[in-house]
Amino acid sequence: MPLKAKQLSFRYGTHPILQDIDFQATPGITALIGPNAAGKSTLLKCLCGVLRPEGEVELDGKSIASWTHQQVTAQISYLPQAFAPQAALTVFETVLLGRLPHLRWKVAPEDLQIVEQALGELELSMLAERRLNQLSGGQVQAVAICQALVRHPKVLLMDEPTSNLDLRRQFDVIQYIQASTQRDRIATVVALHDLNLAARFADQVYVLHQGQLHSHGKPKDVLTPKMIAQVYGVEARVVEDEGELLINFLGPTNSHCNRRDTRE
Ligand SMILES: Nc1ncnc2c1ncn2[C@@H]1O[C@H](COP(=O)(O)OP(=O)(O)OP(=O)(O)O)[C@@H](O)[C@H]1O
Repeated sequence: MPLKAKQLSFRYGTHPILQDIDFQATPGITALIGPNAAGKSTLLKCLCGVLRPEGEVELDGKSIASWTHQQVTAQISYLPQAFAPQAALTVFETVLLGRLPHLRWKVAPEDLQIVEQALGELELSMLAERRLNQLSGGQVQAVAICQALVRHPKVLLMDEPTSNLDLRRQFDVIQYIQASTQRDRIATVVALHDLNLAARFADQVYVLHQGQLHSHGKPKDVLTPKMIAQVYGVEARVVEDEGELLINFLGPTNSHCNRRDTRE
């Protein structure tokens, strides 16, 4: 049971943001969904110790509250929404920095090989010698994902990793994240706005709404018209086609006050 939060609450100043969240991520992909300002980024920051919440966050049954930054980063890789790259570094150097927790006083051939392989799998090899300020937004995002994965973490937390990517690249990157997650048995938690990506790639889905846990479970049990109406205020049709869930969005629900009463 790698990552678990119990009764997690967090406030910025006196403003409550997260309330009594029970959460657990096992090896596989957990999609964290919810509307803007629901608290997804705040929860990810609490899970990796960037923010100190009330309640418990445990990794393999041990509370991370007293861990040093190095202890946390050796096991948990966190990719924030706004990746702030060092523009002076090349793509290769940036990804190699992801190996930092594993490096000793010199870079081992194994580290170089891991970086080379990851760059190849994400089709970034051609850009290896380019500086980050010479890349597009989507290319920088792919580099950030590559850096997070070469660390070979136990837990990988990603905040909207596909937001800058074109349609094809979203699939490529999520498939790469899925393959790495399965190969290395990582507990990967991905905050997503695209419910169809969540339906297709997640093993489990957690829905946050106004700082509280609305529901969680398998995609087909959670991504229902009722949840989408209640949480997003949008009417949707959900169909299953050859085992795949497809969500069609029909438009806003009629009345704002009806949202909480919407039935399937
Ligand atoms: N540093 C901060 N200080 C005060 N309030 C903050 C801070 N960061 C976020 N908030 C507030 O916390 C709430 C949750 O924000 P958060 O970024 O966690 O939501 P989110 O679900 O990730 O949203 P989005 O989908 O828009 O990225 C919002 O009301 C936001 O305004």
